[in-house]
Amino acid sequence: LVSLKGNGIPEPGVVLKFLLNLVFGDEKLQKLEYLTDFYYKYGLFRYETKIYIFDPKLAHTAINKLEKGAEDYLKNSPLKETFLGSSHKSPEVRRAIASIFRKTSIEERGKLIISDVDNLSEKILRKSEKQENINITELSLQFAMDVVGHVLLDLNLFALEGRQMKLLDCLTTILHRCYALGEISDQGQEFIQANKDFEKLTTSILEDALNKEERPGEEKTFVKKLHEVCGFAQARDNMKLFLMAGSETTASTIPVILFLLTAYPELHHQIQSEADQNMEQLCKDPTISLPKTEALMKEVLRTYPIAPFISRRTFYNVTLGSVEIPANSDLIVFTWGIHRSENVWEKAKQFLPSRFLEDGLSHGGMYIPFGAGSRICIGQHLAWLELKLAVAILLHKFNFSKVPETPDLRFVVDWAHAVVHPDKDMIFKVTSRI
Ligand code: HEM
Repeated sequence: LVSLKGNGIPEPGVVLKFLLNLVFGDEKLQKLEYLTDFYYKYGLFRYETKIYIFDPKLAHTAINKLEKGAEDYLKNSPLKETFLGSSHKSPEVRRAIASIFRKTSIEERGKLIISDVDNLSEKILRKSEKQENINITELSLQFAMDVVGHVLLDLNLFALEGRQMKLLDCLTTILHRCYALGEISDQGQEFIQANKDFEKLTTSILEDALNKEERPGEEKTFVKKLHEVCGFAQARDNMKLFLMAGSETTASTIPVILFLLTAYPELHHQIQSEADQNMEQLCKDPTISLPKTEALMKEVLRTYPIAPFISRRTFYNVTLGSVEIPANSDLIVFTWGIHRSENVWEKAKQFLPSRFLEDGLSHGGMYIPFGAGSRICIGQHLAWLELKLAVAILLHKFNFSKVPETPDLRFVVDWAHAVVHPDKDMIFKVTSRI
């Protein structure tokens, strides 16, 4: 079952591979989750061409010491020129962008996010009044893109005459149909066209943003600062990154949260009560804490981390702990397996948001939904605020419930961009409460 080839990294032998195929079929994420527990005492294993790491010390060393180096898997992606996967130009650009992010007070922008949630609520209300079931996946993607538009790009994407829907079409073709579902190839005509359209759209959006005059006393917009730091081409490429990384992730998390709330009615009720009690205060100060809602969000990102792994690459031979890793190895810090391992979490396979309300929760630094170290997610505070406001306001305004059209919760993986999506759009019945 275990073969320890060469440098002592275990990998499944023929019998185990056969059994894995028998039990899990094509579900690679589930196979890898199983192997994480199976090989836990070794701290890592090799599967196909990659090395999966989950020992806390090894994982943190890999995250902090090694480069990202995703150029290979991103070579046809619109993100190939961004700092996301790059090991070479990344440090300066990332530092410059992170510094603009820090100066942009996300908390102050909470009011903008609230107006985007109100907009989303309006759309839900209009459909529910017509007795239509609601496709939360579609609406969440529009909402998440509005937030990136307002909060990061300082643009009202609704005012951009039809460009929001075109952008969404491009994202759906590139990220869902090609990378996650594999319906189309990244060399095919549809993908190439969507890439060209995305390039044109982001170019024109950037031009508009740069031409927009500030009112006297108004601070320079984020995009203008980005343009000053890295010039037009890089500003556009990194805008693509924010549009993709900033909307896909939160947009996939919202339907998962709502699905779990419909599966746990008592939890739905508790989150709703917290939202009702705090709504007035939350609208005045979007940064107030909502402990139960935040514990729910933490548990969702533990059990279903939307970024299921963090990739790194070795450009020379390295020693991690006592293990020699050869040059040019792809390492995967396997968040999905770590977050769902009984070796790290008590009752790991159970969905228990209350664990995050208890004192002394122990996970040995292995709660890493946003990564860690110098390449930690640049948008984590924005994402957190956005999810908190969306969940609280939606639950205050609506009741969500399953209908026969609601699919089961199953995920497909975009291995290139390291994100998971529910495989089908989430459909719910929604009734208004106010
Ligand atoms: C639930 C929401 C989100 C999750 C779970 C998430 C998670 C992650 C993770 C795990 C990484 C990789 C860290 C690493 O390699 O060590 C990452 C990187 C990144 N994220 Fe997020 N993210 C989310 C939302 C956002 C948002 C809203 C933005 C907004 C712009 C964003 C922008 C980025 C960028 C630019 C990077 C690349 C950082 C780098 O390579 O240095 N993310 N994110």
